[in-house]
Amino acid sequence: MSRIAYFGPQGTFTEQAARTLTVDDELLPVETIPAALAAVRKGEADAACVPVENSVEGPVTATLDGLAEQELLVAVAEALLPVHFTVLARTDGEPIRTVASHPHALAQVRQWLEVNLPDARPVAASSTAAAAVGVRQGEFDAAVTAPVAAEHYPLRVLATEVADVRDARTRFLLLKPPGELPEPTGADRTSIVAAAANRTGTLAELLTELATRGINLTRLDARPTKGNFGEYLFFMDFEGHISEPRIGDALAALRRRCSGLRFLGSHPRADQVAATIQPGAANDDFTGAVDWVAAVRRGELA
Ligand SMILES: O=C(O)C(=O)Cc1ccccc1
Repeated sequence: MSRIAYFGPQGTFTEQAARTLTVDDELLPVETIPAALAAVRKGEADAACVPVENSVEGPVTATLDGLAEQELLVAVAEALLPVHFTVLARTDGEPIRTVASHPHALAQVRQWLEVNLPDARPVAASSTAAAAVGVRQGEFDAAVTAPVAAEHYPLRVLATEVADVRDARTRFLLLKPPGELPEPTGADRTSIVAAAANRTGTLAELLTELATRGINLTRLDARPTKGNFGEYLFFMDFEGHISEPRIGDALAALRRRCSGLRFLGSHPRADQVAATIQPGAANDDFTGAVDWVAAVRRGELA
């Protein structure tokens, strides 16, 4: 049985995601994303489950920054959860003046709050479930939570299925120390973080290495290096698996071009969307071309 640290406390969206990614594992709630990653790096957990991006709010920066830190962690699986919210309130019927939640959740219910709780001040909490705990403890009057939080925290359900944007989804990663990679499935995602020099055209050069090999980018986020202005780490996700010749070829080219390149994992996509393959850029085209060069070198072909 593995120990899986997840961004908690109990009742977060991340706990729901961790349950879909694990079977019979011990789930350990941890209060913050950096703490969940640290638990794996310190050997207190075998894997960590954390959110990485939301279809409305974009990247979860705490996860990106944590992945750029010292000891390498790689993604071995992902989960995609639909995100709609439950609003839980104190049970004493007092007016609601504060409504707490994770900033990503507050951003996704802003319009609902303006209409339904116009006098309530939004307050950032470390997670949706931490906001529910805060309501129980009298710190806040209401919390915007995952639906499952209503089962963990006895509070008054003010509203369910709340979301300004219908069909919003959040993607979560299961992260482990480097080891055996998941098998390729034909519908995989590879993640890297690249440090590129601050000079004209660097990002374009990196993207061109992918484009010329027909590799479809699925995410691009820039995070500051926390050093000089203008210096960024580029987080890229693209279709494919490192075991494929076309992906290996692209990674080797990126490795030559970047001052620092980290491989952050190759794993099956939760939505099972197969990789798009451009004409002349299939794996057979790459291996066939390498074989041809070898044959020419041996003097077997003209
Ligand atoms: O706070 C939570 O429940 C989380 O797991 C993070 C989060 C917050 C808002 C939407 C999706 C995930």
